[in-house]
Amino acid sequence: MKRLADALLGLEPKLRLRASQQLFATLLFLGCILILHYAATLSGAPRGLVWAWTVLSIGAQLLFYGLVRSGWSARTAEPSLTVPQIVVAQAAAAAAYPLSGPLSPLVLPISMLILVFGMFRLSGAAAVRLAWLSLAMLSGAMALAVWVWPRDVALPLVIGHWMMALVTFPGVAILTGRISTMRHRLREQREQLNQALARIEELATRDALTGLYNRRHAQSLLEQAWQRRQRGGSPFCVALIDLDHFKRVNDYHGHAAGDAVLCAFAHCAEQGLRTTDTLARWGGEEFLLLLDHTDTFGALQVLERMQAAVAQLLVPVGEELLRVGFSAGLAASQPDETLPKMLERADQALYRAKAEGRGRVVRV
Ligand SMILES: Nc1nc2c(ncn2[C@@H]2O[C@H](COP(=O)(O)OP(=O)(O)OP(=O)(O)O)[C@@H](O)[C@H]2O)c(=O)[nH]1
Repeated sequence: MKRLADALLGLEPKLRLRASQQLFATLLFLGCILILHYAATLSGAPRGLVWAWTVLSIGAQLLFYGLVRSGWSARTAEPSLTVPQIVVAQAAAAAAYPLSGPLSPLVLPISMLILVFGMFRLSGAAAVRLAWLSLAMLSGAMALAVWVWPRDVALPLVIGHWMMALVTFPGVAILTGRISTMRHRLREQREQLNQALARIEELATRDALTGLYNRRHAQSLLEQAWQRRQRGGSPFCVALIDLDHFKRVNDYHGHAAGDAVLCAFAHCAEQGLRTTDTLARWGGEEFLLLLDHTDTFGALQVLERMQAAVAQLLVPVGEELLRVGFSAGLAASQPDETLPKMLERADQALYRAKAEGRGRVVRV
């Protein structure tokens, strides 16, 4: 069963959805073709004509299914091919009218059903155009029926059918317009919601001053790295980084200057990192560097590069250019060690880096 479904619908999710909708429409319309074929056969219409209509109608349905299922329609502006399908189906329904004799009223609900398919995709204007086109085709078919078989076709009945189509086809088009406006509004609301969610996620994970990840998000990234390591994943390293003599910046130049230094440091330090490395603001003038899939040797290289880059950094504060330096404590993950224990080691290493004169990296 699954193999049959895969063969009929394909595997790619978008194509699968489109192909399943198309298959439903195709099966439904094949049913309608059978009904109209039955009506035309009963009416005594020329057999050759009835069979030509039936084969052409089924062929058109299978062709549309093939165009959608093969993925060809995805290259067009409207991959569901709604408009051409409605036009072709309405032409087939209209052609069935003169063939169906006394059962010709069956064409009316089928034509309506075809227009209803446009409700899911079309704009109001397109639906109105299609409704008028459908009405024009059906009117032509009715006129043909009256002209070719004047004795078999009751004109008052045909006029009744025509009035029915005149009222209901534009009615469906107007409803389609309303649904299209609702769809549009829903899409807008979904976009606004997605933007709001992205903003909330940003606020929840980012530090407002530096734009780096905040402590909460860094904690969850650390947890993930630690879990991976516990499951036998590759080692990772954590470095706690603290700006040296940062208090002086605040004391001599003011808090705003301190903020500018924090931002400049964050930007500069983040520059040389790989996408798998994470620099987060751990709190105050302390930062956490998480180096996934990295051993101590690799981590020391990253921190050396960072030291060199930050040594070149000059932060303009008023007339002055301030230099920035940092100390770091580095800890590599160890099997069977808890995360708090690992962070405690990094913190002790940072304490030693400060005690040993700052501007250095100490690893434990
Ligand atoms: N401007 C600014 N200052 C901050 C922020 N967060 C913490 N600080 C300041 O950072 C300073 C931290 O100083 P300390 O940890 O005492 O030490 P330090 O001067 O950096 O000296 P060492 O770390 O020992 O090299 C304090 O003055 C805090 O007020 C912030 O967001 N903005």
